[in-house]
Amino acid sequence: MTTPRVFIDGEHGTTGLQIRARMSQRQDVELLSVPEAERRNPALREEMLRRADIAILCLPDDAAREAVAMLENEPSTRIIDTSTAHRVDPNWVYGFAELDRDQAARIRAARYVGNPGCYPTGAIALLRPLRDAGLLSGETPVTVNAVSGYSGGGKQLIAQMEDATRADHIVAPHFLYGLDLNHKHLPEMRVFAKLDADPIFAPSVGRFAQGMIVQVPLHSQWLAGASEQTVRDALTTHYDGSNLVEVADRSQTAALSRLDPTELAGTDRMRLHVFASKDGARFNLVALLDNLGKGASGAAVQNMDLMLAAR
Ligand SMILES: NC(=O)C1=CN([C@@H]2O[C@H](COP(=O)(O)OP(=O)(O)OC[C@H]3O[C@@H](n4cnc5c(N)ncnc54)[C@H](OP(=O)(O)O)[C@@H]3O)[C@@H](O)[C@H]2O)C=CC1
Ligand SMILES: CC(=O)N[C@@H](CCC(=O)OP(=O)(O)O)C(=O)O
Repeated sequence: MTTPRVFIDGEHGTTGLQIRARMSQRQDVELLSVPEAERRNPALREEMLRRADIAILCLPDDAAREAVAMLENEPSTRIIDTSTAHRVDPNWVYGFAELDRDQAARIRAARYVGNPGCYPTGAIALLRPLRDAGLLSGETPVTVNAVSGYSGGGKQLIAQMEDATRADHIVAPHFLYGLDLNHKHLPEMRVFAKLDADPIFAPSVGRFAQGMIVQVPLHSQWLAGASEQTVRDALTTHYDGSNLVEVADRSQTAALSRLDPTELAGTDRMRLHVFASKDGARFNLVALLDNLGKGASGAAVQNMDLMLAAR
């Protein structure tokens, strides 16, 4: 069996560089590459895309669609797209391996895998198990609140947050955005958390490079009066056996008076907490992850490894 060839299209960008860093010591794959100065050269990109066994697209949506079109008649190249372009496309498999018991097998067998967005990774991780356990109706009016490290906005936002000489420099320590409540992550949150309607989603950015907290507040009356432990048990059962997604136990969660969004920065893990009011009437479900780890590059490498295992 020849050594599989992998090409990261967009390798010099934020997500691409993190994927390259995770793969730099790998001997089991051959990483194809184009010089940074040639990163937009379509002929060179197409040549690499065609030579690759797996192409990982780390591009804006339109460029990702262009790359997929280049491979229309090249069935030998399988694709992981980290953009939003194909995430709810029925011909693509959603790259959240922990979605349900069968998703990892679907990814392993897939030609096309849509890598999840960072915020949806947290939101779906919290909601899908409650839907599958029959604790939460799809009709529930769900809200998702989040804070992301500024690397979530890629090179552009990194420059705006870090370079004080720029005319568009951002000085805020924290800011809300997506104020029109129409963020591009709504479709995948609705589809893969199996909700009837888009959640109300309030994203924000903090003055830290990497890290993320995603919160889903729920009233117990929306959970058929389920207790805090019943909710936590539904999550624990869903992620049983996962080495990347962990559910904090009651004592770990109860011991917290603050939660730092950078706690898992630099890792590919995700930790879930169930916070509850004393009377058990209100819950705040919280996912802690790195927007570039399990929220992007780490997930892309996890999906690549699943797809390579199928060879
Ligand atoms: N940042 C994050 O936390 C996450 C990002 N994503 C998604 O990953 C993708 C990449 O994002 P990110 O790495 O942050 O973005 P960056 O802007 O940091 O990197 C994008 C890279 O793609 C290159 N590029 C842009 N347009 C083209 C084109 N037409 N042809 C070839 N190369 C092109 C850019 O080159 P140039 O420098 O010339 O612009 C850059 O090197 C996006 O779809 C994003 O939405 C997904 C999850 C999390
Ligand atoms: C802080 C910030 O700007 N975050 C990005 C999401 C990053 C991400 O998940 O990328 P996808 O676009 O591939 O989903 C945003 O809100 O658009």
